[in-house]
Amino acid sequence: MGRQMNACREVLRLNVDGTYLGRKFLAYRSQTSLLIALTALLGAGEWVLDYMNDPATAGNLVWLRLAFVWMLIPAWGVWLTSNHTLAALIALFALALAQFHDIAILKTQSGGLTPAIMSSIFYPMVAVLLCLGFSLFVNWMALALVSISPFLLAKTGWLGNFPYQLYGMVIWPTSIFLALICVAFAFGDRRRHLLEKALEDASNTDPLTGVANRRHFQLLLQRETSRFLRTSHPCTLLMLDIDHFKRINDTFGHPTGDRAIQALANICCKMSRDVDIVARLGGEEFAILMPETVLERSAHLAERIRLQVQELKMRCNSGSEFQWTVSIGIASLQLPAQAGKDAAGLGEQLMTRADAALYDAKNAGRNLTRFAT
Ligand SMILES: Nc1nc2c(ncn2[C@@H]2O[C@H](COP(=O)(O)OP(=O)(O)OP(=O)(O)O)[C@@H](O)[C@H]2O)c(=O)[nH]1
Repeated sequence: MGRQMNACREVLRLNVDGTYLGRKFLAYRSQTSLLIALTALLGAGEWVLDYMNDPATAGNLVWLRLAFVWMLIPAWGVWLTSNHTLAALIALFALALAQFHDIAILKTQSGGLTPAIMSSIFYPMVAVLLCLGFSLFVNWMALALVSISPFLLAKTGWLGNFPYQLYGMVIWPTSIFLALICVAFAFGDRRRHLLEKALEDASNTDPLTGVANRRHFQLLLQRETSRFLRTSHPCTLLMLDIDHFKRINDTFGHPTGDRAIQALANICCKMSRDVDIVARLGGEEFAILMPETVLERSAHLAERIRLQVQELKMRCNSGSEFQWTVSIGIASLQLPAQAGKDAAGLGEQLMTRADAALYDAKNAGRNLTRFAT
């Protein structure tokens, strides 16, 4: 019961989360757009039904039916936009006008009951299909629109002798059924979202330490260098490497080496800020990317990490303690010196400079911090 409640809460939370809805919309954008286009063709094609129902009036309805083709414009709009809120508004607007149009046809047609019932089934269906890429709330709004609007229009007397009871008998159960289908879709989408997220986390994370892996780090680095090119805000990179790590492995065994790698990852995460990006670049080498941080501030962090490692006694499998140290290289983004580079080139250059500073620290005796020139 508790798990179901959590799932319900998660579905509601996701359905107001802009990032999730944006991704969901992009995943379904082509289907949503094609379904709106299909509605245009079905709306125009309904003329055949008009003819079968009432051949005498059908001739007058050709142009009304053909007017459904205007819905190709919102279909095209949804296809073009990447903004899910705008797309939801376009789809709702298209639906409202299509519904209004269909009701105008009902009014014109003499034997209005059959098309009325057909329309009451057709539009809620369309609403659900249209809103595949939208939130649960948009789906419900679309359903409410197609369910309530004929009754509201009938109240004005514009629809003449409207068959309230029969129309209601069809539309209310259909709408409730479709509202529940929307909920089933929302749960299905949440499941897909959780699986995708688990997959994404696994491909971005280093399994031994839980910090970002090299591939993910390079993407984040490029994002930061792009930001730097736009804003010129400072950004600093620390590269850390455990000294004589091969010796630790060879003397105390690989499991102890793994624990040292994990300990360094923990220290880096604990000491850095939430916005800093900690990553394991491979083996015993780590990076900390510090957005909005000048060289002096990152030098403080580097020193605190270096001292913390030096003071932390590691224990090998046999129980004896040993000391270990890290060397650190620091480089920061500098606009005049690096002007003309693109984001990827700037990131690569920053890593090369930090790496060179790290090897300066190694060559100068290890357990040191060095700055890039
Ligand atoms: N335990 C463990 N060892 C690893 C892992 N990945 C790489 N290594 C080992 O890390 C060692 C890296 O050694 P080197 O690159 O020679 O560097 P070092 O001994 O630290 O020497 P300096 O960097 O010059 O101080 C190699 O022996 C690798 O086998 C890992 O995930 N776990």
